[in-house]
Amino acid sequence: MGAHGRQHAAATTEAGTAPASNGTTITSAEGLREREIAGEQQHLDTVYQRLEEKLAEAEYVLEDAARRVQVGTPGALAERDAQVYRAGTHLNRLNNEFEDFLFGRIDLQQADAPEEHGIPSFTPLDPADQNVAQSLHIGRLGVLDAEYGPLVIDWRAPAAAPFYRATPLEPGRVLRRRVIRSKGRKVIGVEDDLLRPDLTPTLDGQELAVIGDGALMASLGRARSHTMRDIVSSIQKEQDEVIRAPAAGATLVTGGPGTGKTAVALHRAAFLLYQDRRRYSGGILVVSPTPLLVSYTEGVLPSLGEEGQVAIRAVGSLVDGIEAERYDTPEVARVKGSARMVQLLRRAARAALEISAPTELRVVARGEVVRLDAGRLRTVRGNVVGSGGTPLNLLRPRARRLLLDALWSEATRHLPAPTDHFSREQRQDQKESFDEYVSDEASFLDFLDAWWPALTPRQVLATLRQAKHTNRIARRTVTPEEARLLAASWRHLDERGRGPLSAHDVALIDELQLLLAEPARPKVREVDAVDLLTGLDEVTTYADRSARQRIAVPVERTEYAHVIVDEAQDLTPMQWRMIGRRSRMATWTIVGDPAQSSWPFPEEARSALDEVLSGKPRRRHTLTVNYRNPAEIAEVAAKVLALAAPGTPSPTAVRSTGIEPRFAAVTAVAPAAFAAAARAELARLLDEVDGTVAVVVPMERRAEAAGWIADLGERVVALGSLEAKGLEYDATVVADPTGIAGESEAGLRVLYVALTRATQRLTVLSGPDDLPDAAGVPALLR
Ligand SMILES: Nc1ncnc2c1ncn2[C@@H]1O[C@H](COP(=O)(O)OP(=O)(O)OP(=O)(O)O)[C@@H](O)[C@H]1O
Repeated sequence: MGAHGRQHAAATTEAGTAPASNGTTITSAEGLREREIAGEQQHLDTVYQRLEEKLAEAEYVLEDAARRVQVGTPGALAERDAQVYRAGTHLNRLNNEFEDFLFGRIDLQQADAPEEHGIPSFTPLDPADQNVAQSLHIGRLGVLDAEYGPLVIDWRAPAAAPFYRATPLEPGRVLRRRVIRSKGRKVIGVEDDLLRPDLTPTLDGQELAVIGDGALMASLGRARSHTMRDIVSSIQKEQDEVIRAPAAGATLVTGGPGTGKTAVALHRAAFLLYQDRRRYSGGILVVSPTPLLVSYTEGVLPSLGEEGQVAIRAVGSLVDGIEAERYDTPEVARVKGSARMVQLLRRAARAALEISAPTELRVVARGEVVRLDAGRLRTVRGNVVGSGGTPLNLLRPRARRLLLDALWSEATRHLPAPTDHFSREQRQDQKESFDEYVSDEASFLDFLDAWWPALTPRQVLATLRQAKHTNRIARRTVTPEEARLLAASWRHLDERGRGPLSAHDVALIDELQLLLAEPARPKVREVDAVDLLTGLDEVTTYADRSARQRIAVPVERTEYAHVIVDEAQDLTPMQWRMIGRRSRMATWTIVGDPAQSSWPFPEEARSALDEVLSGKPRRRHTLTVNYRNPAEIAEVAAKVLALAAPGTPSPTAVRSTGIEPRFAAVTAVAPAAFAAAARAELARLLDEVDGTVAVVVPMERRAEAAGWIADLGERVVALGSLEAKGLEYDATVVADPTGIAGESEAGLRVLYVALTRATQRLTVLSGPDDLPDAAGVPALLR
């Protein structure tokens, strides 16, 4: 854990109540604090002044570029493109006046070895020299002064790494680390860590001041909204190691709830773009488990100045044109997610070709009827497919050719085989005119359409609405009960497969797309011609400044340069295959927590992952500190963890609030009594916290819970257990814990997720089935 941790918070001197820890000539701690804030304010003012100059420059360049495009030559367009790229990027960033634009500073000791490319070295300290040789300010992007000296260093630059990495045990050259808090253009606070308490460092002849006001703790305790914030000013050492890990191969990160896995994954995307923009203009894909988590997290990258090259998608939205809209029951999900589906779908696709295939082909050629009977057709079909592998829709030309061959051999059955070169050539000519004639015949064309129809993935899925059919084609792959469950889950689809799908169905559609090679009909959107040239969406705000053509391009990339998987523990083997197909050339970052997995067969998922990563080198990291839950909530969750994943260590909670979770129990069986208790609890929590409140219920009680919150306002949401994944709220009510635990084989792990969503308050609301004791504590949590 970094120096911002719990111990630190406890040991920090409270500014205003005690003298600065290393005693300076300033009379009061308050005076010292004011002086330091004033110093930082001065620096921030200089930074903003410089930013304004840059802004004016960027605007000039952009206008100039817009004038150039009117010349209209290809050279002018290319030049404008380059200018717009630079100016647009710059403008967009400058226009975002971020809170905490400048958020950190490190004061460094003299290096006893030369620096390389301005990167402070981690060489041993010279204990005799206690002077600060260099102060570096760190912010969301780099700003140089007019002489190209660094006013602010981008947080992702190598020179900024010591801000996140230095600890009292391994300080490197860092004497003091400072977190600067500002609002708009005003500096409102600083928090310091002295990394060499054994020294009395000086800066410009004055002793280095150390101020502490607990910026990290303040940020952790802050009210939550419905969107996630970046953590750029307080990334901890173990997190920084993940963010800056080399991109090659696969980086695998595990860690319990609240350890910052999602935050780290998103910051890593920004880091990779900074480090190698050209390479990652190939696109970074972030896969999230639910659309709710996508909308919760999608503001983080823009706040880090990165947009456009990162696609954050829910696993149910990876196939263009399809948005998962339904949830499968756990019994259905376990069949649909299983690798056995590959075999089932392969058979289903083959069988779909035959469902309404005619059993006889009859054509009239040269005044004679030529027939192929069911047996011959079966043989021809087998030859068309051959040893398999080619997508079925692409085999249609081969089907046509082999049918013509079979017809010809039938038509010439009675003729003697040609014996010499001349008669062979003659027979060949006859065959060619036979083929030409037959293949234009309506009867042959109609037959081909019915016998080898062009199939869509949805059509094939729709054939599985019949359990009997599924049983017939895949008896050894799925049981009759599983076939029945699958059929029931697709009963609402029409015969073309139209109708709402689940996230698990989307992976099946993707698999079928591969088996069939559906003729691509990508969805199109309108984009700016300049975006297409530069790959940057950022410039679009300035679209109106010059008239630009609108053209159409496909929405989804089919391949990515880097793939980040969040909540990886939940992916099924079929979903891993789907993501793998978009990542053949990609490097990976995979974050997850097996103890939170809602997939019942972790072994199966692991081997699917192994297949996707094949021989790629792997780098493993573990995150150990829980920044979300106070210790009191983490302790309750740990009881379920011990049942859900025995032996798994709980992450260490970084803070405690002194407020114990509440246990409320409803003894009456009537649903109205439970609803009233839930509403009362939610209303109470709304009073107690300033931010968001959620009630988490078993999936099948979602509609009921939506009713409870109907008039409680925008701060409250109702979530099914599987929807709560990755999200966080100031306060949560976990209702019907035994119901959640009993939903599936993975129910206890899902309950563990539900119990770890709150940053401040937690209420566990039990009904009679939870067997609460006199204190309202359900049997599961005792
Ligand atoms: N270094 C940090 N500084 C400040 N806040 C942090 C830090 N690390 C994590 N957090 C905060 O802790 C909370 C949990 O982070 P995050 O959602 O990334 O955790 P997670 O490991 O993905 O959790 P889960 O497994 O439960 O989904 C977030 O509010 C995040 O902003």
